[in-house]
Amino acid sequence: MVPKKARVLVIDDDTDVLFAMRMLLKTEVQEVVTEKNPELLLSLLSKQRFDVIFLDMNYKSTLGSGNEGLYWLGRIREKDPTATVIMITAHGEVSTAVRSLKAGATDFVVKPWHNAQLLETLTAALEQLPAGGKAAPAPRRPASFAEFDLLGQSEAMQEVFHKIEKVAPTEANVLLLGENGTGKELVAKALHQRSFRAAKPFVTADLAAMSEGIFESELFGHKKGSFTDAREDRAGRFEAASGGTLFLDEIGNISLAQQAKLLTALQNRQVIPLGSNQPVPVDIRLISATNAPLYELAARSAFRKDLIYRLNTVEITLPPLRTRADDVLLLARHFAGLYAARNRKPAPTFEEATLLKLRHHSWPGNVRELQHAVERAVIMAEGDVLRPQDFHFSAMETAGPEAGSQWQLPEGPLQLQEVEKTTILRVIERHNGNITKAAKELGITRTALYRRLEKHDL
Ligand SMILES: Nc1ncnc2c1ncn2[C@@H]1O[C@H](COP(=O)(O)OP(=O)(O)OP(=O)(O)O)[C@@H](O)[C@H]1O
Repeated sequence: MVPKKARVLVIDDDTDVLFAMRMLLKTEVQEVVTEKNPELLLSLLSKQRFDVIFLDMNYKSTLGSGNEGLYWLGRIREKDPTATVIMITAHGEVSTAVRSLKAGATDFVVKPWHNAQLLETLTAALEQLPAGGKAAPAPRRPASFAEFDLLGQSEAMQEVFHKIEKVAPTEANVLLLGENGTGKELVAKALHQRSFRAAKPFVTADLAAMSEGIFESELFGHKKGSFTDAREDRAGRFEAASGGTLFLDEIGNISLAQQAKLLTALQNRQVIPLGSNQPVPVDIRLISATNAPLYELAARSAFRKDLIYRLNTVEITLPPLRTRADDVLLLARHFAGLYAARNRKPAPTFEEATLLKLRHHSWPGNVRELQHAVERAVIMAEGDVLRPQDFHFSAMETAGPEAGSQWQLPEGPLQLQEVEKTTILRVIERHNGNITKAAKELGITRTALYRRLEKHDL
């Protein structure tokens, strides 16, 4: 549906917001109705059909919990499960807004909004409506982050992309969780590049690489002479990131003493360089990442809960690669093209058996491991077809965190034929191609194994 034909309802108890919305929308849509009192919402909906409802998250006059928007969203959806609702939310409420998406809201806009962005959100919501105007159950727009080299077609990654899209243009602190090599740094960069701070610096601090001795000077800066090697004044990463984004990587690795210092800086929004008593105000958007089980550490008092609350306004968990087999193939093809071009080779294709082998490897090093495995294979392969033997997984790589007892089923429908084929490949691989040993482990004769290899075209 096009905006010009749309009927829009705006519910907010702030009359300035209602006025601004009316001014903005009156030339863009067919009709704008504004209402200050959410109690009148349901009766309004009984009288008239709206294509889109903008619903404020907070109402001073009613429940006062900060979650009133969620309550009213629930009431709207009880009345009309297909209603298209866009939440209006303040900066500090982004995590509640994310919850509202799970509760059925189509989207949200953050106050104060950029007019162009609000209209974009409205148009996108209307595009999901059929021409007649009645909402279909909102299909989620597949997001593409190819511009940041961030690929993924699995549902889990689509969910991640959706969160990035929503959270990037806000000031919310974001905590990225996930195993090594799952793409946390790429996501941090995408969040920055899609934020209002994109023109300002993106500064990374790898906390795992900072010993107790240099932590403060690296993060908060130092004055000349404050320690033996301090030959001149130097700004720390916080100051360097001012106006932009600070990415604290491996946040789970720091000591309790370092956590306390970090918390103080975040709470006060200022840092005190070593050797100085002059606080320096800093304006940063914080993104942190860890592969450590932060909540377990907190339960054992090894990580401060109050620091977690500072970091995790929004949390994004990057799924391990072994749980998204479809992405393995997508990424493998992407990296194959990339490394072939880089090495001036023709783009290779993959044998079916190779794809199977890749699909069922446990990828303990996640995307980083896949990337290196494909690079190695592209360089070492004889022709331009990548065969199973072009991929060698060391015992360490094979014994990933989920290998063995916790081997996970691949995504998508499973066929017994495919499981058999994969098992055969894995066992042959385990025995370095020795058919006698493989047959013994599989509990069949050599001839029976050959027959099966033939059947599966291996
Ligand atoms: N979804 C993805 N699409 C394309 N490339 C990816 C994706 N995820 C990760 N990569 C690539 O994998 C490698 C590792 O990614 P990245 O450094 O972002 O992971 P990480 O989770 O931050 O790892 P670590 O915890 O070890 O620091 C990078 O080269 C990155 O480009």
